[in-house]
Amino acid sequence: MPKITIIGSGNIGLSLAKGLLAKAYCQAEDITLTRRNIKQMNSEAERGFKLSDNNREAILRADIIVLAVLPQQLNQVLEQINGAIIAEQQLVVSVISGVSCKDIRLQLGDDIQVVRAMPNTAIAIGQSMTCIASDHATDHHMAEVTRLFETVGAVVTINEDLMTSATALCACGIAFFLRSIRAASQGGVEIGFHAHDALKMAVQTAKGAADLLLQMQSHPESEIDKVTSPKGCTIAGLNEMEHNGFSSAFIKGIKLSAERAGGLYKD
Ligand SMILES: NC(=O)C1=CN([C@@H]2O[C@H](COP(=O)(O)OP(=O)(O)OC[C@H]3O[C@@H](n4cnc5c(N)ncnc54)[C@H](OP(=O)(O)O)[C@@H]3O)[C@@H](O)[C@H]2O)C=CC1
Ligand SMILES: O=C(O)[C@@H]1CCC=N1
Repeated sequence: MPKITIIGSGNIGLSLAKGLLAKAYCQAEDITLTRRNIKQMNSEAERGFKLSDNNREAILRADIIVLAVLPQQLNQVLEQINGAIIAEQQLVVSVISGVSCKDIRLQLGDDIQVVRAMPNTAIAIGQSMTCIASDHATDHHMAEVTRLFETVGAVVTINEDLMTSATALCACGIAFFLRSIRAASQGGVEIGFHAHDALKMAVQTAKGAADLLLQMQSHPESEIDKVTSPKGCTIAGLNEMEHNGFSSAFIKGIKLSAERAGGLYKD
């Protein structure tokens, strides 16, 4: 069983820990969670995770060290753990947006194996879309990281220069799709449903759309063609959305998020 230390147990760090436990990748006691305010982590202690507010100590027996702090918090963490990582035995996985493998190796040492990963919060339920990349890691380490993230969702290996794009499309993307479900449910209320029914209907409809594409391996437009009866109500609604910039707004949002993701460490 690999031992994992997650440095920075906030939204994504905790989601990863919960997902790994739920999918039986390891036992709770194999995962050490760190943050500065560990007093706020009572429920995690109850789940059986080890807790620490000392990053240097927390990485001592870890096989995999996951960096999951905010970009602006990273330098302090790297100073704390610098010199304590055993290059031949330990692997660093960073989920931090806008920080390259090289940025991390520049501070920790060139012999340290670093893999970047970009999951999303659906990792907590084993449904993440995670992109991974490295500029130098061995095939063995890439396979190990692939196995870890495949336990909690789908994995695509990409070139590191596309990592900020992956951040926008997949990590931010979950918020974009959630907002579109929220918008659908608000529309549902306006045409007559109570809020809880409208939300349930919107969620299941969105799930059906995603599953259609996943299971049929089809293109969205070919599935849309099956819904849009000639002179029908679907094409009327769809075209109204497009006249109001639906696709354009989505694309522009993704582009802006990608731009921001690239600058997060430097800002
Ligand atoms: N949220 C998401 O969906 C995704 C986020 N990411 C990336 O993951 C990183 C974390 O994001 P997110 O989880 O949203 O942020 P959060 O603010 O929720 O989590 C950051 C955590 O780091 C802890 N922390 C800060 N400084 C230290 C330190 N010196 N040692 C140990 N822990 C520390 C904070 O707790 P405390 O203040 O108590 O120390 C906090 O719990 C970011 O770099 C982000 O780009 C990547 C993919 C998806
Ligand atoms: O909003 C953010 O900056 C982080 C990175 C990707 C998802 N959340």
